[in-house]
Amino acid sequence: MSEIKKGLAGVVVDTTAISKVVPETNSLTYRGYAVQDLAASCTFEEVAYLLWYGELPDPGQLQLLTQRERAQRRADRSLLSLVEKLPENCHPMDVVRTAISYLGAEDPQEDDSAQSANLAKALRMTAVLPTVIAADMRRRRGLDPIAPQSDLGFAENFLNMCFGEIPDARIVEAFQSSLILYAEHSFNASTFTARVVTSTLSDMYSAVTAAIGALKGPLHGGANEAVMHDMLEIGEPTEAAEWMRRKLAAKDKVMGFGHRVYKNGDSRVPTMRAAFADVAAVAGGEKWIEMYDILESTMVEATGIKPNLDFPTGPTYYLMGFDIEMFTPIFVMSRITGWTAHIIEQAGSNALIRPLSEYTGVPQREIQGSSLLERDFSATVS
Ligand SMILES: CC(=O)SCCNC(=O)CCNC(=O)[C@H](O)C(C)(C)COP(=O)(O)OP(=O)(O)OC[C@H]1O[C@@H](n2cnc3c(N)ncnc32)[C@H](O)[C@@H]1OP(=O)(O)O
Ligand SMILES: O=C([O-])CC(=O)C(=O)O
Repeated sequence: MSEIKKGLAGVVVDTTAISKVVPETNSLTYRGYAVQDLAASCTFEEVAYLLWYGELPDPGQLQLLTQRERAQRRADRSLLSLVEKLPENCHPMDVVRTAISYLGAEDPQEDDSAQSANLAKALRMTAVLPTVIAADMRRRRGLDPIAPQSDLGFAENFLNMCFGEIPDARIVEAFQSSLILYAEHSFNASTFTARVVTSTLSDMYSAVTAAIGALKGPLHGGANEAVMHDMLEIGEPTEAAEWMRRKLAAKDKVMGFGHRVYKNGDSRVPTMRAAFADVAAVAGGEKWIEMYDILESTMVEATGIKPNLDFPTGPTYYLMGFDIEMFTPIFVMSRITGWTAHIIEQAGSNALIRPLSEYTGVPQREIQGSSLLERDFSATVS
């Protein structure tokens, strides 16, 4: 029997030049740049360019990308009415998944997987998705959508479309940092899903649609929502340590902690924890900071398991005023840049992804009798 690597844990399946996760040093680089430096010095648009083209843009390249992104922000009437038709109680990730699928269906170049065509699709999806997400959040609040503005940067424009105003600059900066931190993380489950779909020579929209499905789960992107639900359930910082001990005693998974690759802390958490503190200072969220710190120290003392990026992001988005079910769609808005970079990389050096399995079912057997009536089902009927 061959050795089974359940969950592909520890298996290196391909090379990538997009990002590097080094668990030993808790570091993460995008195309060679440390993620915390990118979060401190760059806009989300610059990071998207870096992921897609391999280098940070010069002023002319950035201007071109920005112009194209801003020109494609508007969601056409048919897309917005599709969103309106979806049940208001469906999860917003269902809306995002449906929207990308729709964009594929209406694109006459859907099956053109040339690098230039894929780069154009990546930009189109990145540009229009925030408009869909903001419109969906507002309709759930009974509000009309706000049109995108072409004189605003990516982060500011999204916040304006959600809330009808541009918040304090510290909030915008923290939000932009979160987008940069969420943009890319090597062969995580959703990116790998996108690569598997691409490996069959399917199109970019199909790969992104599948990746959205993978990100939705609470063991992956859905954890940022679960974290905030837990924090609201806890209610007060004084209850946090006891809540955590109860969870651990019951052997429950605590969302926002642990990671498949990092075993000694997530490289992105210090930057996001600092952004959380900035937002809490502006929004009066000291209670959540206090609860965060108690949950972290109780978990680390009891198990040594450290928070992942979803732990600080959950309460930060809550304090920014987003509805909890919008947290994972915001993750999509950012990660779509990483997914599409990987789709382009996979398409450029493709091999069908098709692993093997070890069969553990019943041994080969004969069908008894020549018709349904003659067969003996006594062994299978309960
Ligand atoms: C952006 C992102 O996607 S980051 C990840 C977001 N996901 C979460 O926050 C969900 C909570 N975390 C988890 O479920 C896990 O840590 C994962 C899925 C992220 C990684 O898990 P794996 O590498 O498969 O490790 P696994 O789940 O086997 O955990 C190893 C041990 O640590 C424990 N453990 C790991 N994470 C947690 C946690 N969050 N809470 C409690 N115990 C945990 C497991 O129970 C297991 O203990 P055992 O050996 O006694 O059975
Ligand atoms: O790498 C992973 O397994 C999950 C993760 O942190 C991410 O996708 O950002």
